[in-house]
Amino acid sequence: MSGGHSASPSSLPSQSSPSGNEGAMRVLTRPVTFVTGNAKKLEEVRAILGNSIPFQSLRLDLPELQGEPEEISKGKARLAATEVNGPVLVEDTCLCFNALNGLPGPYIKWFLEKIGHEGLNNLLMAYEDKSAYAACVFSLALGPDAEPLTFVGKTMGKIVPARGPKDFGWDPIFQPNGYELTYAEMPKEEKNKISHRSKALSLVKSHFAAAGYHFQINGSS
Ligand SMILES: O=c1nc[nH]c2c1ncn2[C@H]1C[C@H](O)[C@@H](COP(=O)(O)OP(=O)(O)OP(=O)(O)O)O1
Ligand SMILES: [Mg+2]
Repeated sequence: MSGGHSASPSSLPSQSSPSGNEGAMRVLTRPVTFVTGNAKKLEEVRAILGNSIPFQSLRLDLPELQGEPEEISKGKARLAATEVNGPVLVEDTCLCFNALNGLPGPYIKWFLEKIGHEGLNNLLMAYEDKSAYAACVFSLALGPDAEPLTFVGKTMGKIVPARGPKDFGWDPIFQPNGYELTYAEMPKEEKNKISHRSKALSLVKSHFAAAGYHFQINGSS
């Protein structure tokens, strides 16, 4: 299941039980498709979820509205669910500087692209306060007409001059509280234990455990 890299258009759309009551069993006839254009995110989501939820992935860079992180994430989920015509999971990641009242926030991607690690450090030059937090907002939509549910995870830390491998975004300039290492310097398993992404995903996992979803995929039960 997790081996599939794209959504299969031939599989049936998800179904929910007719009552739709909270707590009622919901039958999903397809794995949840995690939609992202970012291969490093997918790598982490795969490692963190393991076999806990039947999921596959679809590489698609969805357009993102401006606004609050939850709304951006929900918007991505609606677009993804329409695209996939089935259950989807998406996420939007923010890096928020406290001295800047939370900016760059959801716009970190463009800040990083335009000014890089050094420019991001320079933004804080005028401030004593280098504290920051990483936030991940996952949205789960069971189908194109379902209202997405959001799950937020945050990790506190500070912005430092870049240290460590530069293969994933702003990892080299984010040092989580209680650590002498940046995200980039930490072994992957360590980052995945404490990261904004793993905190949000543990809420997603709890939701799946509590919501009574029942996967019936390819005749399995
Ligand atoms: O754990 C992380 N450690 C370091 N950098 C990270 C992390 N997670 C996301 N990032 C980067 C990717 C992008 O530059 C920005 C978030 O933007 P964001 O729109 O959520 O990601 P994206 O456009 O790359 O992928 P997607 O297709 O899922 O929207 O921060
Ligand atoms: Mg994006």
